[in-house]
Amino acid sequence: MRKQVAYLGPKGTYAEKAAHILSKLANFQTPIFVPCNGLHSVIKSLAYNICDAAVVPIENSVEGGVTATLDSLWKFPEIFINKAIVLPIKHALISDGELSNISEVLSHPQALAQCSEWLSENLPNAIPLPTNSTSEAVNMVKGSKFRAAIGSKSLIQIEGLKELAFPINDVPGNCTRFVLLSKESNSNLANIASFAFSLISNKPGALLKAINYIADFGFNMSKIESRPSKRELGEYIIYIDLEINNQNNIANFLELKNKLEPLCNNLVDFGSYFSKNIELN
Ligand SMILES: O=C(O)C(=O)C[C@]1(C(=O)O)C=C[C@@H](O)C=C1
Repeated sequence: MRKQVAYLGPKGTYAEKAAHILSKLANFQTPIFVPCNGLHSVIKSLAYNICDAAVVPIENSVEGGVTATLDSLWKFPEIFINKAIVLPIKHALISDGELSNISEVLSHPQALAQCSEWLSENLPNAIPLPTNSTSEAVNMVKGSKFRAAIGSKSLIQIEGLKELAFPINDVPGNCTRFVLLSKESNSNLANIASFAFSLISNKPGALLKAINYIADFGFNMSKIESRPSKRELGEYIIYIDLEINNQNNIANFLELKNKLEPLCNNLVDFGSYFSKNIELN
């Protein structure tokens, strides 16, 4: 059966590119790509079984964790990460007008943040306007002489607009990790294990005890970050990525999870998966 893959639309987003690459890596045969309006609808379409898989950004090298994705993985424990890719993100400033006339810059909040220094130097008086995605922003600047959008260079051909500047991201190595999510866990080939937990006790050393277990097992932690539990102020969920390799394998990870579980109110395993760096020309 052809898989339905949800992604952040409309067509032309970085997420669409990621959805195509990840579906290929997952060997999906002629998948049906389903553009959704906003990250929450992408994840809901998988959670409520409208689609078989979803592709979402999870982490950016400049802006850090994508909070909507992290919160959803905690909220829907039946969803697993199956695969990941790291895509280079190079933004262009796209418009129908001239740079000197631009007074509004539209884009996805992540893209606006990734270009904030460039904008303050080159368009200090322009108002940043957040949109659901980069391609939505480009659709919204068509026909306007005073609006510009931030998005991928490939949107320029699609929309018939022009490039005012490229690249405009503040950090040259800007990149985003995208994950392929589904309701099946596949842990045979992996270089990352991701999970999150909330601790039972809020006492000195409680988190240290959990982290010490990770160190005792010899895992290298490649990410640790916290998000509010949303239940009460000061209660946090800890998100962790561990490196999986020959020495620190999935069997060890399952053992580690058993050790951690008694310390936790809740521990959600997001899955063990392979993350690949992609080079784009
Ligand atoms: O708007 C897009 O094109 C997206 O794919 C979303 C998104 C994100 O949410 O981080 C993806 C990559 C870039 O970091 C900027 C925006």
